[in-house]
Amino acid sequence: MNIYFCGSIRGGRQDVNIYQRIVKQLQKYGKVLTEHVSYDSLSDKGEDAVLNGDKAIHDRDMKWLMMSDVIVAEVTQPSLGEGYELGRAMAMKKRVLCLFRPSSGKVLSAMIRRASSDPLFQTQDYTEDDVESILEKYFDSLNKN
Ligand SMILES: O=c1[nH]c(=O)n([C@H]2C[C@H](O)[C@@H](COP(=O)(O)O)O2)cc1CO
Repeated sequence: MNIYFCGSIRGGRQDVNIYQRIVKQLQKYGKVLTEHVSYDSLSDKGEDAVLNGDKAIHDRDMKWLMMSDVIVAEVTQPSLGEGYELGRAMAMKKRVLCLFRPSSGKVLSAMIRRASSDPLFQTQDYTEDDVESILEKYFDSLNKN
């Protein structure tokens, strides 16, 4: 199974430790195409510009998004790139799980919360302690369907 993980990069790297826990857990279920999102070494400047810079990042990520079977997004730290990826994933009719931590004191965008009336697009509130068990439940239920 190809898994696309979305997390904030230029939107701010405050939650990188939780991204690492999520990616580690996701690797039990399949190949995480966007493992780099969880790297400590990646700053809020983004990946080093390769030859085509941002265009190469965008085109590579859209190719990975298309190849993915499921998208998991940690959406607590707001990120324009994540919002874009999630909109594109919805348009591709991909299965999406968004994870949000209310304990952050933030209020999740209505554009993400509302989308959960679509059964393919789920948004779930969680606490940091529960992250692995939430993912386990979600992937268990996928395997049963
Ligand atoms: O360097 C990058 N590499 C990359 O893969 N992305 C993708 C993956 C992330 O889920 C998302 C983060 O967007 P943003 O940088 O706007 O927070 O965009 C984004 C950037 C920088 O915008």
